[in-house]
Amino acid sequence: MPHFTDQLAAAVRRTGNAVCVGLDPRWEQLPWPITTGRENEPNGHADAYLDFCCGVIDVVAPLVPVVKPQMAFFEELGPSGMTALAEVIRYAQERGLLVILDGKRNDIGSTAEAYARGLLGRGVSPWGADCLTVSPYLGEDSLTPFVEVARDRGAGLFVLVKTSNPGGGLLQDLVANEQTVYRHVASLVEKLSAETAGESGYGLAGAVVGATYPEQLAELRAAMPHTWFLVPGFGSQGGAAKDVAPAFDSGGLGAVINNSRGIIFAHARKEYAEQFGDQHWQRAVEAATKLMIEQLS
Ligand SMILES: O=c1ccn([C@@H]2O[C@H](COP(=O)(O)O)[C@@H](O)[C@H]2O)c(=O)[nH]1
Repeated sequence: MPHFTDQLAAAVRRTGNAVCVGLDPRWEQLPWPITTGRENEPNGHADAYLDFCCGVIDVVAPLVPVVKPQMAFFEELGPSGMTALAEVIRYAQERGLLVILDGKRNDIGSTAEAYARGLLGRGVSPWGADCLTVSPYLGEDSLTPFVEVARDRGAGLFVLVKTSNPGGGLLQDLVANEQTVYRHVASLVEKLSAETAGESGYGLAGAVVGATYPEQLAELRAAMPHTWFLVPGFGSQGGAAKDVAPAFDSGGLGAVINNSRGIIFAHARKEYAEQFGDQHWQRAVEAATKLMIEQLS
């Protein structure tokens, strides 16, 4: 069974672009056709998140290879949110999209196993994501269960290496044994990737590297030849096409670039608000997605 990264490489080739659409629903930013009448309903917010995300998926499924639901926004709603999340994952997969679940999980190995079994793997677990984001800071033995479950289930991982937020450097840029902490994490992830490299040349353990750090993107691309990158921070966090160019290999593969707010809430962006507005929010999603595809090409 091809692992996630081989499937992702094939999906990027098929769609001709490396855009990952982030599904980060926020009640206050949803267009009014989605929220109206649901404000005081018992499961109104979860129903709105489900309809909204499925509406985004309908638009982007023919255009991009992958989506990334952000677990936090669904978890915030409690059980109704978690049910909505499971349905969003299933809906995206039914429409041919790969799904990276952004949950940033990890724990000691024996607990990590439960996260891995529960969250990864199409048709096996109740969640069945194709890929999961994980934290490296409990060490290699905490990553091993994810690698094993991912290998068994044809799934993948993205390990936090150099995050996009301004404060990430406080710990990640510290120097130990003459190397930054993020380079130590990068070496560990690259080892796991090299050991699991598939047809695409990339392994099942990928790395999260922020678009907001282009120099480190270039440094890590050179240091991690078997590691696919998930690059958040494009758009709302300031990352632009020129910043993410170093994330790709010479064949134009090796990275997907995430954009959440800039695409899903495009109806509120000044360039689209007048033309589309809340009423035609899906057309704004389509325009923003196509613009990002063009910018990356
Ligand atoms: O380093 C990281 C890791 C994860 N994220 C997540 O990506 C999206 C970014 O959303 P935008 O609206 O495109 O800014 C969001 O879910 C973050 O939690 C990240 O930004 N940086």
